[in-house]
Amino acid sequence: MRILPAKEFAIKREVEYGTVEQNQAVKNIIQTVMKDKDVALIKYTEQFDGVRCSDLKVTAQELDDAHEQVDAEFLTALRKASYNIRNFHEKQKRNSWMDLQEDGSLLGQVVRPLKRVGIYVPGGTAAYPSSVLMNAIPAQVAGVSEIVMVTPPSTNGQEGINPYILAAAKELGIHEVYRVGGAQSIAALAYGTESIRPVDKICGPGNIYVALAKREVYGVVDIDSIAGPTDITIMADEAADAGYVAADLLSQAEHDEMSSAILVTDSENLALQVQNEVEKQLKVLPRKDIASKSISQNSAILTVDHIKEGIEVVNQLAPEHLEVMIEEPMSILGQIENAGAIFLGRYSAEPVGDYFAGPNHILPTNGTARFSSPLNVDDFIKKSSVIYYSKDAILQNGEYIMELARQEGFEGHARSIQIRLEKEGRHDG
Ligand SMILES: NC(=O)c1ccc[n+]([C@@H]2O[C@H](COP(=O)([O-])OP(=O)(O)OC[C@H]3O[C@@H](n4cnc5c(N)ncnc54)[C@H](O)[C@@H]3O)[C@@H](O)[C@H]2O)c1
Ligand SMILES: N[C@H](CO)Cc1c[nH]c[nH+]1
Ligand SMILES: [Zn+2]
Repeated sequence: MRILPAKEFAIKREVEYGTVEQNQAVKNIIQTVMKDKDVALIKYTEQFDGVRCSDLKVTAQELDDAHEQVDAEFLTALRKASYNIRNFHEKQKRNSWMDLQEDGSLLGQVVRPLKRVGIYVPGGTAAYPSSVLMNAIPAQVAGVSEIVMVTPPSTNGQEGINPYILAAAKELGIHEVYRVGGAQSIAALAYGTESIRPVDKICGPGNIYVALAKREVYGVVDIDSIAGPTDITIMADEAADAGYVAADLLSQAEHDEMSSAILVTDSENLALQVQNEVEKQLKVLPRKDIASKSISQNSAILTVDHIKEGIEVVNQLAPEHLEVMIEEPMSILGQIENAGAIFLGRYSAEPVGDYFAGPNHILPTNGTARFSSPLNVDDFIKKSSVIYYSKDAILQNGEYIMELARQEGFEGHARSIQIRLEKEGRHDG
């Protein structure tokens, strides 16, 4: 893992996300799904996942069988995690509201859940039952009535689907599940096919093809954020434990070759120790091929003169995950402007958030934490404004409205007010 001064590290802020080839591939897949529908889904699933599906929809029996098949320890852990995630997201709920004005008018906002939402659960190089929880629980808390799950079939499950993903779906009462992933599944959710009815919004994380496809269909449906290949930044000082820092960097590097893991430190000594530790710990990881590509291609140890400079670097990086391992981690919380999730102190290892604590692990990547938030209950609601104007209110304010309308050249707007003023004003005498 290279060490270099932060000043020499060019922070990538690519306008074009993904390579030209990846973007083109995703566009082609979407076009083909729009044209050939289920036939295209079956073709791409065979091509990318090596599974020939006769039926895209997972049956109730398959969900039951998977739930029976998984071990009790997994279900216990899943239930504890679900409890924490639900508790956390319950706090994000919003209520409708109405304000009674002095003139008798009512102004307010009605909050309603989205009706039909598609959730993507990654299942390419690894299966993510935890992403079933992180996607579905906020949707359930919001009150979404139709949650449709898509996930690519993988090799080690029954009928090609990972049983732990299906068991998690069954636990949460999700019964509309399709064995299809990648850009083709996003196209299906957006445009519909013979098997899959279109949804109103697509949420969830995935690799670059999934992230690009979501961006591509935005506008036909809503999307949550660009939750693509994961990244982590750790800010640490001399007092940090190099072994912990290296382990946490590798915990995210192992997700994807495109993942990135960055250490920002004011300590040359820690930089060298972490460099050694990363080499040492990498060797024991089963996914070392993926992790070592991510470490050598997209990762770095950045040295800064002092922590204040480190904070500036972090805010420019806008990481998906930020770990703060400095002596007084709370002291800088207010200065962190851009980060998807902030982990404070030596015990708040990133996987605590990935699986268990309660906050969502579906987070904005690639610097999009500058303007995006973690997946949350607001992603699954929409709001309608409510306006009830009283007679007093229209009589008192009508002139102002007409003034503004006429200034814009909209006489029709002005007259819709004027007709009321003339009639209602006259009645009042
Ligand atoms: N940001 C977040 O919140 C978050 C959370 C969890 C996971 N993730 C990310 O999810 C991703 C999971 O990736 P994954 O690959 O294991 O699973 P995935 O389900 O995201 O992607 C697998 C699919 O990618 C498609 N694909 C693969 N190679 C392709 C190619 N050459 N051309 C077109 N399509 C192709 C296939 O359809 C395949 O089914 C990782 O990048 C991980 O970092 C992000
Ligand atoms: N770190 C990923 C993005 O936040 C989430 C995850 C799921 N499983 C393991 N990790
Ligand atoms: Zn992770």
